[in-house]
Amino acid sequence: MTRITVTAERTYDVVVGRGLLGELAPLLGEGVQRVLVLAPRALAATAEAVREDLVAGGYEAFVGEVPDAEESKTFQVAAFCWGILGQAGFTRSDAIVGLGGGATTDLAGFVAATWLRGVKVVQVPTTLLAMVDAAVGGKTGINTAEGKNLVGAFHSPVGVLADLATLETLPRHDLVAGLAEVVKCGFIADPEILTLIEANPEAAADPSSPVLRELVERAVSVKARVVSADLREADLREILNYGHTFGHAIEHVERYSWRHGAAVSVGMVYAAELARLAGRLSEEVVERHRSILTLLGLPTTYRDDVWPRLLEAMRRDKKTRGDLLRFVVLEDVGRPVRLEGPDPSLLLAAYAEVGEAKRGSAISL
Ligand SMILES: NC(=O)c1ccc[n+]([C@@H]2O[C@H](COP(=O)([O-])OP(=O)(O)OC[C@H]3O[C@@H](n4cnc5c(N)ncnc54)[C@H](O)[C@@H]3O)[C@@H](O)[C@H]2O)c1
Ligand SMILES: O=C(O)C(=O)C[C@@H](O)[C@H](O)[C@H](O)COP(=O)(O)O
Ligand SMILES: [Zn+2]
Repeated sequence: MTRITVTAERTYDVVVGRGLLGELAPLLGEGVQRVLVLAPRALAATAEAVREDLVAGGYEAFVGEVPDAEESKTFQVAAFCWGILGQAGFTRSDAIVGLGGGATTDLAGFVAATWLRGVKVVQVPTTLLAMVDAAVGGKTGINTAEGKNLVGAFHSPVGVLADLATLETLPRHDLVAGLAEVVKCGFIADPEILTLIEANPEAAADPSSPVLRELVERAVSVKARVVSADLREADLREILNYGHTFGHAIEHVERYSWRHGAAVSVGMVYAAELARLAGRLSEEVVERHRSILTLLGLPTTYRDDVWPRLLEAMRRDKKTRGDLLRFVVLEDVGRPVRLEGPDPSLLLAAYAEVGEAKRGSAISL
């Protein structure tokens, strides 16, 4: 097993390996009596096995079944979880486990951040996307009718257990969606990620391959470095949002019928085109975005008829300051910078560059 350390408001390890679920108890640390495992129905059997392990270890353990995917990131579901915690008498020395994909770990982190103003959370990601991104770094949150992740808190986990064996049951489309965040780490900070994928795209999407394991470790290392330097996103952490201004707008407009990773994939091509149109990035690097994402089966185009709605959603991005839209763009691979207040004509021109009219229909994930 590999341990990657994050130093934020606390220091914790992201443990990467196989067959790790039995390692959960040591991550909880001292003083925990009650544990609530939050998981979607798809992971009910795993959640029950984790609960039984915890009971055998002397904990009072409960499972809270939460809705699948983005349906769980709501105020109502958070309130349902607070209800379980209240009825079972969870105190400040008790803990929550988030077992599932990024939606579940975002919710579990948010519930942990808000219950009694903050209790321990251990994240047990079971999708590629959650392993390399959502479960690490302490961004927690839920959506509102107006947009994605608009309510949340920074609340670091006390540990993250990334058991690669759990990926064996993950549908291929979800695995591929997770690769979008891996590619993001390649473009913003670790070009070796891009080289590894380009050399062997099949292995990159194979949960049992050493290539995927190396990609997970490299992407987690990028995130750990960035979050350790800037937990609260005062500056550097914004680079982890590469592709998300446009990506989150797609998710909102499509009412979360698009996977997050698929939306981020198109969002990165949008950001690359925007940088090129602003004279900051070469055509060659833009085309490298298209080729590597297409190689993995990720979408790079989007419908042409929703610009006003996308623009409205992008205005609610957390990087916006007042009326100033701000984007993370690249000057080259591994050289992220900010593009502040780009001319509206550039924003629209970049939209045309990812449009289906010019580039053909989106791969649907
Ligand atoms: N907090 C952060 O820093 C951060 C970073 C990236 C993404 N996110 C958030 O993460 C979410 C996306 O996460 P995701 O892509 O993991 O999606 P997800 O949580 O919706 O999971 C995808 C699907 O896989 C199922 N699933 C999970 N593990 C499984 C397994 N091992 N076997 C079979 N099915 C399994 C889930 O039930 C769901 O249907 C979004 O809400 C996004 O905003 C947060
Ligand atoms: O960890 C971060 O910081 C990120 O931006 C990682 C993103 O991949 C992730 O989707 C995050 O939830 C987006 O955050 P938001 O602040 O734009 O809601
Ligand atoms: Zn993301």
